[in-house]
Amino acid sequence: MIERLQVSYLRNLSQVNMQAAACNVIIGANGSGKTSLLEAIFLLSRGKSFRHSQPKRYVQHHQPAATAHAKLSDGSTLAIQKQADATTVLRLNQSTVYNQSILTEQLPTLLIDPSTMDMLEQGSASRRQLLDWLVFHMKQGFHPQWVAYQRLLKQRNSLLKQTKHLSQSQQAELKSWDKGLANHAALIHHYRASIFEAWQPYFAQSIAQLLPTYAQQLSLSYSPGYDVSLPFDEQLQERLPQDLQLGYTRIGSHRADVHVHWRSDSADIDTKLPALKEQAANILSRGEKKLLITALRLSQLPLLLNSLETADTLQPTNQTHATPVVLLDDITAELDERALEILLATLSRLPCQVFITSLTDDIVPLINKYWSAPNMFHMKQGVLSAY
Ligand SMILES: Nc1ncnc2c1ncn2[C@@H]1O[C@H](COP(=O)(O)OP(=O)(O)OP(=O)(O)O)[C@@H](O)[C@H]1O
Repeated sequence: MIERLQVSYLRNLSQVNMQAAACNVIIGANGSGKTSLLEAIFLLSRGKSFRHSQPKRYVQHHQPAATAHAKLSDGSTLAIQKQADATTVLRLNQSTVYNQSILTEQLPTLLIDPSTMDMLEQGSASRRQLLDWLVFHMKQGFHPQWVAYQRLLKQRNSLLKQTKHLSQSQQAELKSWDKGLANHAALIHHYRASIFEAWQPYFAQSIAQLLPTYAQQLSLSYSPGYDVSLPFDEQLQERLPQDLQLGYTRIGSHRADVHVHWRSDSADIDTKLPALKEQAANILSRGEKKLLITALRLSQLPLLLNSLETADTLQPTNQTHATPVVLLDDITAELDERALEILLATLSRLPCQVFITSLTDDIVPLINKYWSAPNMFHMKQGVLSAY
């Protein structure tokens, strides 16, 4: 759990020093800097912002770098410095580290913000990341495989971009990369499929709470991005002419996706109407989609927490006992009162830390109902003070 958070020169936050509790509420007007505070925590955890990829966008104007530093309750410290030119310095316990995943393991953060709410309609990346967040934190072997897969994929794509006609030596090289990709893809799929399997009952439980009328109708499916019943390298070789035309690799673990399906109640015996099946995104109202996305996110936490508790020493599981941090940005604008209450009640029962931003103090009674000692803050023009 984050005990103390210090942020410097991130957007309008010049110097922020925050003593954090299990639940932290940041109240402030539009543009006061609330989201920037969550952005600092996310940056520390993931090494990137959830708003802009280029550091020059979030490093404070006329400053060389933005930094975020956290002291965790187990005494460890994490720090990130992002320079405007994208140079990054990471530290764990005052020592420089060269791999962001080391900090990510220490500080699992789960974000629910307005931009997450479009996840069903966007491309597959955000849904794939949803699954991979769980896989990363629950399966230690996953990340090295993913990094190695991406490295080979990048090489392959850059060759595909260079030419439409491969020389013999290029063909041989590509073949060996494809073999490598197939090995990594098989393991990536293995990890993803097992976590996806474990996730489903948790998702069903969250849907029963947040969207009870759809409890029997919504289900998840996972597509691996290629046909896992056939050797992946053979599929890549078969599709090579199309990939050469396109200049990139169309199938693979990088195209995996998670879908939510809606199915009408089983065929009506009287009317003999058949059961219908659709993508949930095409059926649900805008508000219902927000509840569905909240359920997707929320269902991940108890699964992660249970897996940390019952870590099987025979399984390659991330053994970190880091407390997950949940970032809820402007959530009162997204969810109705009933959904907000279910979300907060569920979070308050889980051993996680929560940071919530809000425009008004309407949320305070609900917070006091579920947390005994929340920390309330006021944000004004980048200055954080006790509420
Ligand atoms: N690189 C930058 N340097 C300095 N200030 C910046 C930079 N980028 C953005 N800002 C300012 O920082 C402020 C922080 O906005 P932020 O999104 O954190 O506010 P917020 O309290 O979450 O607002 P809202 O409730 O409207 O979402 C904005 O007023 C913006 O103009």
